[in-house]
Formats: sequence, structure tokens, C-alpha cells
Amino acid sequence: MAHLLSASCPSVISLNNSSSSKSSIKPFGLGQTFFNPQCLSTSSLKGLLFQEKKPRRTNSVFRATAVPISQQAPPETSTNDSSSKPKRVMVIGGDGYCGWATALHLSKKNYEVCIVDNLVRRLFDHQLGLESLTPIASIHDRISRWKALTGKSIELYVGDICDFEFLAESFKSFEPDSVVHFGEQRSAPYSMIDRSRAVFTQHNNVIGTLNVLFAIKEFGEECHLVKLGTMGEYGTPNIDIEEGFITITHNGRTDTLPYPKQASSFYHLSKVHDSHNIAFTCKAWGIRATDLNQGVVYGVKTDETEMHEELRNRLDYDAVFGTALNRFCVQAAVGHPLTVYGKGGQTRGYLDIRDTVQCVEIAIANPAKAGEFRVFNQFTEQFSVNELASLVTKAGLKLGLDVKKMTVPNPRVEAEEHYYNAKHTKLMDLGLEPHYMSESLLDSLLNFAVQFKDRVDTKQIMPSVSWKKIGVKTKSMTS
Ligand SMILES: O=c1ccn([C@@H]2O[C@H](COP(=O)(O)OP(=O)(O)O[C@H]3O[C@H](CS(=O)(=O)O)[C@@H](O)[C@H](O)[C@H]3O)[C@@H](O)[C@H]2O)c(=O)[nH]1
Repeated sequence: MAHLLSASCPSVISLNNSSSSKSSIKPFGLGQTFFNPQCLSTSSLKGLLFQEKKPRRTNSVFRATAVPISQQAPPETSTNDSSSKPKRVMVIGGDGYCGWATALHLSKKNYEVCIVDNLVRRLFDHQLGLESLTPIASIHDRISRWKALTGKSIELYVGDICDFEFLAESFKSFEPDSVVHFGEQRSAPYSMIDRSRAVFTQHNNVIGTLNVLFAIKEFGEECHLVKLGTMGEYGTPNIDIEEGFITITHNGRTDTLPYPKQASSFYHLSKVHDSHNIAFTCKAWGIRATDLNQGVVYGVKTDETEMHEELRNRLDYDAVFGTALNRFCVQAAVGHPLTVYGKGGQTRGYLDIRDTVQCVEIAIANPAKAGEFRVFNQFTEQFSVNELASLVTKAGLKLGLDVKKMTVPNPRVEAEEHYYNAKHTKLMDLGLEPHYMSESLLDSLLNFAVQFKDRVDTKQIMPSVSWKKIGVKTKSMTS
């Protein structure tokens, strides 16, 4: 039942660490406390650091020129001596949908990977009464299974990056060459539930990223930040969307300026604020950073998550965390009409989760220069909501599913018919080989949804968060 928003919740929640005994990872460091997103003070936050023995790192070396990913040797087998040292990648938010798939992919590609995560995504589900379509193993069991299958270790640091002491310890301990930062509250509807969720989202995201920037400055100034931004930072302007910057001539003078930002939720705005902070620190401190303005991700399987059921990824279909195409496939599987919000002309960039992991790998392998703030638009194709609904209807028919669509009054404030043409060439230039949306992908996703359809709670499908009705009162999800 989705009714926990109004319930009182303890300020400190014990972390169930029972499964860690199965793995080789050993806890050390700070106390066993866990972050409660309702309590915005970070002073009480502590982290848990789980560590395996690792070889001491020598100096990090960055490749200076872009090399298509398909032509690159894996880090430890490169013939170039300077790049033969393992690249150490810290994946912040490595227990989440994109983060878990990415951590495994980079580990498979022989990067030394650590995950930093406060596991709060799992707590959001408990609080809102939601569950992934797919059963997912604990982070400890996931990492143990990966080690058992591949022999590769992933270090785990459990804690909150808003707690700088925790982040600093993690940085000093792991000494990353690159930090991939997925560790943000990433749902637009979540950020629009009520005042406390809006404040939490911006605090968590903006302060977390600021802490990462300070950690890089203080403990690893060569470290490359690969930050997950969003295409939603740009909004839906009536002109082409460029990749981060636009050259403007005004009153006879010309300059290349950050592309205008018109985000349309407190979540999307948090990413705008992040971008500004990152751009500033690149200039002021010489930080090297890549802002990946990612579109809407779909799919669930990657080569690595497919290897065992304990490596399986989460798949959200609810109206708070579920994204459009994933939701439509689950709706089709359970015979729920596809929930098209408003006129359905809302157009966005989309990408397969297999391309998310590829894009991040490309960004890491081709780092930004010192002081450079790069922006890549990370998506492969554009679709309107109506187009997605048609694709799912067609694919469903082939599987014998009777797919209907319904018009739902739009809970969001967004243009429902608009021009949309966003550039996305920079990752392709660096070697991205896209998995375009295909009949076979839709078949596979629909079949996956059918396989787990008994786990669907149909009460979670219709939207209950309104952009216009957000208020200061803590919202009860039953009202
Ligand atoms: O049942 C639904 C769900 C969504 N939509 C519409 O589909 C579009 C996309 O919505 P979404 O929920 O799939 O994605 P969004 O809220 O924009 O956020 C997701 O996609 C963003 C990329 S982007 O959309 O900003 O490019 C990421 O930043 C976020 O982390 C991720 O949750 C919106 O116009 C929405 O109104 C529907 O019509 N019906």
C-alpha cells in the first residue's frame, strides 16, 4: 500500500547487513546508521565503508586523444605501458538502475570499480509502498555473485555523499581516476510530491555534487568527473537544442554561451544547478568534467545483468519512478491501457540501457582536459509519447496482447505539442554504436514484463503527483 508518506519514520534506520557475511567484504570505519531522506540535516549522517584489500595505486594517466571504444584495448591489456595500469572508477549511485548496470559493465571491461551508495533508492520504495517489477538481490549479494562468476571484485562504500567526511574517506581510500556520479534523486514526480521532497531532491543532488567537486579538488585533482545530467535541463525550446553550448550573435557581437536552461520539475532544476556548479569549478579550479545530458532510459537487460538472477536490474513501472516506455510495456503486459498524459505530443530523447553503459565507458576512456567542462547529449532517438504508445501497441499485438491506450489528464506542466530537435553527435563521434529501438527489443521487454506480471501492483500505475497541487503539507499517498 502506498501510504507511508504521512507515517512517522525513525530518523535513523539500521542497515540490514546480514547478507554481508556471505561475501568477502568486510565492514570497517563508521557506525551502522543509515540516511532517512525525511531528515534533511546531514550532520547525523554516517557511512559504512566496506572494503576489500586492493593494490596501492600508482599515478593516474589519462588518454589525451579520443579513441573509438571498439578500437580500445581493455585497460589492463593495453600495449601502452602508461595506460596498462588499471583505471579506478568510483560509481556513485552504483546500486541504482543505471548505476548497477554501469558498475558491472566497467568491471567486466577490467576497470577497478567501487560503488558508493547510501541505498536510499531502496528506502524510497519502502516509504512509497513501491517495488521493482523484478525482484532484486541486496547489494552485498549482487557483488558477491559478481565475484563468484567473474573473479572480479567491486568495492562497496555504503554512505551518503552529502556527508563530506564519509565521501572524503571513500575518496582517500579508493583514489579514483574517474568518478561517475549517478547518486542523485532522479525522479521528477518524486520531487513534485510535496515541499519536503522538493527540498530533499535539491539538497541531496546539489550538495552531493558540490561535495564531489570539493573531494576532487582536495584529494584527486586529476580525477575526471563524469556526471549524469539530463536532457530535461534544456526543456522544449522552439529552436534546435545544441550539445551544451550555443553560439549567439547579439548586437553585432558573437559568443558561445551555455545553452539556455528551462527545466520543468524541481528534479530537473537540480541538474541545472549542478551543471552551473560544475562549470564554475572547471573554470575556477581546473576540474575536468563531462556532463552527460541523458534522455529517458528504457530496457532492463545488459550482457552483465543477464549473467545471473542475482545480478538482475530493477525495473520501475510505478508513476513516480517508472519511465515512459518501461511503464507502457508493463501496462501492456497486465492489460492496463497505456497512460498517455495529455495530448501525447511530448517528445524526448530516448536510449537503451545498454547504451547508457556504453556512453559512460566512452566518456571515461576519453577524459575531458583539465579545466574543460564538456557536455554530451546522451540519447540515440527521439519519440513522442504517442509514438511510443503506437510502437508498444504494435509489438503487443504480435504477442497476442490486446493493448489499448487512454488519455490521462496531464499531471505535469509541460508542452504537449512542440518542436523538438536535439543534437546528439558527440558520443557517436567518440565511437558509440547505438542499440536503436527495434521490434526485438520491444518483444524482449514485453516478454520480460509478462514474465513478472504477477508482481505488478496495478494501483501504482495511475499518476498521483500533480505539478500544480504540490504544497507544503506532507502528502499522504492514499489521499
Ligand atoms: O505514463 C506516462 C509516463 C510519462 N509520460 C510522459 O512521458 C514523458 C517522459 O516522462 P518520463 O517519466 O519517462 O521521464 P522524465 O520524468 O522526464 O524523467 C526520466 O527521464 C529524464 C530524462 S529527460 O526526460 O529529461 O530527457 C531523466 O533525467 C530522469 O531521471 C528520468 O526519470 C513526459 O512528457 C511525461 O509526461 C506519459 O505520457 N505517460
